[in-house]
Amino acid sequence: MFELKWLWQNLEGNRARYILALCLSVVGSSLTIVNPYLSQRIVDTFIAGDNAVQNLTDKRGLLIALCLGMIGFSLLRTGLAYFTTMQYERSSQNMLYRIRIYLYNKIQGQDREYYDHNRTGDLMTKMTGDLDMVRHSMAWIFKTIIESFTIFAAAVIYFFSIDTGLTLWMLTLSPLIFVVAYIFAKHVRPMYVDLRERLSQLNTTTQENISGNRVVKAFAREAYEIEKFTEKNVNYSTANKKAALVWLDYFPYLETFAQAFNVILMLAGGLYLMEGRITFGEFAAFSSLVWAVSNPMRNIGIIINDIQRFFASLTKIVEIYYARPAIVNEHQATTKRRYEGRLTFEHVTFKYDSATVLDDVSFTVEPGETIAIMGSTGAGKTTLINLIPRFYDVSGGRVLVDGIDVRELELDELRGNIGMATQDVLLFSDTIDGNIAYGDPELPEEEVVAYAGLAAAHDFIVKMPEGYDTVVGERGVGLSGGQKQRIALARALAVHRSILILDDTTSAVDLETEEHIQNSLRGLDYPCTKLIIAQRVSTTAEADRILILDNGRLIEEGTHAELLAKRGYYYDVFMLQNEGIGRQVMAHGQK
Ligand SMILES: Nc1ncnc2c1ncn2[C@@H]1O[C@H](COP(=O)(O)OP(=O)(O)OP(=O)(O)O)[C@@H](O)[C@H]1O
Repeated sequence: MFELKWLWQNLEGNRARYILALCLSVVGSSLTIVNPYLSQRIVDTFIAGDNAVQNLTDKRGLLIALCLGMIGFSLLRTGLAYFTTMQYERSSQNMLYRIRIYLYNKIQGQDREYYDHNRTGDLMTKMTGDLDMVRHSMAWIFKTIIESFTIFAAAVIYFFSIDTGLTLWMLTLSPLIFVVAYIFAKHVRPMYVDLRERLSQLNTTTQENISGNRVVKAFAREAYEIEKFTEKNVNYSTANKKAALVWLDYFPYLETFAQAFNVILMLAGGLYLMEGRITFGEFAAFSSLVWAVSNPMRNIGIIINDIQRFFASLTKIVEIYYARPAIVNEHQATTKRRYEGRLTFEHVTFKYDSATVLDDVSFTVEPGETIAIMGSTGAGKTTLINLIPRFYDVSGGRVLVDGIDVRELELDELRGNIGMATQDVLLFSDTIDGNIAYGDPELPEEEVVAYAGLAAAHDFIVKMPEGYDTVVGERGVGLSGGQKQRIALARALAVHRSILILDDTTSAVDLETEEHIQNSLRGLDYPCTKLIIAQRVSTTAEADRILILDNGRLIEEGTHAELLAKRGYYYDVFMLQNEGIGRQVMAHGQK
């Protein structure tokens, strides 16, 4: 019931239209009994009544009026049905539009943790299939329920007005039908919840396979992927069949009961007719409306099936609707400030679920400083920088920007002060120009070119067939890893933020290009604190200070020279990398 209340809330602005549609459904369905009533009058007056022949000449006007009435009511019902359907469609489409925008914004506003725990395929299923199921239910299923119920009630009332005894005979089966329908509904509900889950798994597998198709091909794992997909497909199909077959278990009972209405009418109605208790016209009216009683009974299974699907989908949508991100924008800033860019980590601890990834990390970065962060893979470097824009919140300690705890800063303002190029480069299906200007769509063309130049991207961009207007595929398909990194760097530089975070942004570029980028970073024409995660000593050597992370702990901190003198982790990495170069030189020399 809570879900229905939620739907009602979201119908705001369209409630009157929806209620009008429901009322029109009731009116339109009630009119079903008008034509049987008119035909009853025709039969009794002009066909089977005592003075039928006489009436044909004396009351010709009435006959014509009754016939015209039948045609008129048929047209009226058709027109009404058309208008009613339009109202259902409009109100449900408007509601869907509204909910979709809300859900989209909601998903956009979720924090990283939400995305860590929700599969893309599942979210897509909710945003498409589930939403459409809910709309379909609002427009069609509820309409069918209301109409079936009204037709049933109108027919029964009309029957009672003709003959109570015969109506009661006809209704003897109803309790049985309801018991069967109730058992069926209870039986089938969990199946539809399960079915919905399997659909989501199927979509997730499909989505992962499509977005990861290059990896699949690289490892020649097509057969395995097809097998995986087939398994999910079979699971879904089996669950679908199982749910459909359950209906078939109950179908014979419901169908037999529905058919039995005709038998009862023939037996009891025939007897009453012979006894003269009802007229031929009344018998004809019963006969022409027996479907109005039996059809809703027949439809009950389909309606129950659809309602179960509806609730399974609705529950999923409501889950998104009420999902509250842990990280929210609590402080609304009217004017956004530019920060100086001072960063402080005070005894920061961070855990993903229960695994500690950062342990008592403390350091300070002054405005304008360039800090390099180094450490073995999985040491917690990315996690550390993710705490600055509050992609995650600390588990202990504090992260401060300009001396203020980031949790007390306005979120948009905070993130609006940070330029970031992430390790996993994501470019949008757009032109290169559009990708570089993503953070500031108003960026003039010459600035786009200038930042591409700083990021050592200009030269390769102009060599592309359409230069800056070249459209790159999804996630940057068509570009090399290093090219993508450089466009991502240009995108981060172009927004002129006071804090610039680069996560392994030059790992895929050659040393010469890297040097060009480093020169550019040194000569940026706006004040900016830089945090650069890097594995190469050639990158870190230029930094004002270097932080070494190991297993979530800050183990070394100092300048290149200081850390070399310390002969710790940094020194080892330096020696390893230089030995590597030395070995290469020797090898070339020997050639
Ligand atoms: N979303 C997440 N949920 C759970 N654990 C995570 C998540 N992201 C990272 N981790 C774990 O946290 C640890 C630190 O990861 P992080 O990405 O910060 O390391 P890193 O130093 O940046 O590594 P790399 O140099 O390989 O990028 C790893 O053990 C990783 O498995």
